[in-house]
Amino acid sequence: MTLDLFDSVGGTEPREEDLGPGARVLRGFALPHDAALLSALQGITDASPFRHMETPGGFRMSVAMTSCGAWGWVTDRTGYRYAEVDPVPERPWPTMPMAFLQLAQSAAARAGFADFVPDSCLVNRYDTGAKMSLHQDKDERDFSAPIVSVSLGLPAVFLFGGEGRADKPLRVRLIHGDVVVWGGPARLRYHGVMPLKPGHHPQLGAHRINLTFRKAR
Ligand SMILES: O=C(O)CCC(=O)C(=O)O
Ligand SMILES: [Fe+2]
Repeated sequence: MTLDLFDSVGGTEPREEDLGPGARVLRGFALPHDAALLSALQGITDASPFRHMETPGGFRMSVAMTSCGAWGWVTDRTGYRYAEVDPVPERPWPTMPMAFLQLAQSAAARAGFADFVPDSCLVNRYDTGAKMSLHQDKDERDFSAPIVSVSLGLPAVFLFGGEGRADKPLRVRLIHGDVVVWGGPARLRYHGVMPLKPGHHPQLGAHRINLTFRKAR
């Protein structure tokens, strides 16, 4: 019998998967830090609670969102943008916790992006059925910085497409602790999330939480 890198026997499955130049999945990268991330998240949502925002076209987003860091991402009838003030409590967004910043920086470095200094972390909460349509992250001013995306809670199917909306996306199952990093030639690739299947996660119950770190300005 021959074993190669892709045999799962004996725990030899690859822990990192390239999704093309500039894009990589780091399996389990956030796992050693999950308790610290979740306790820091509680502080964020106490100050800036999750809310379902409205798209410019008038649709209520199925994903509930909040942010931390100097800039938070918001959408309403006037458009998508980064804002320094959370419009719900009308206060600046919570500071980015050190545990968040360190994880984002080490994941970026691991994927080949040294010196990533995010100034924004968008926090997405998916309940059963919540999804995110294919989109590009392009409200940031500086596309030289990557996106670092951390999955916690229930598993989800992440869609990772090409530079055109019609390019057939890869389907990548992401579980608690997985991190995806895309930047450089992959920075503007379309991506999205399939509707969340019902389930129960020991730490997050019926939810999936996703943290996306960005350099907004
Ligand atoms: O939830 C995810 O895995 C992706 C989230 C995302 O693409 C975004 O917040 O822009
Ligand atoms: Fe995105």
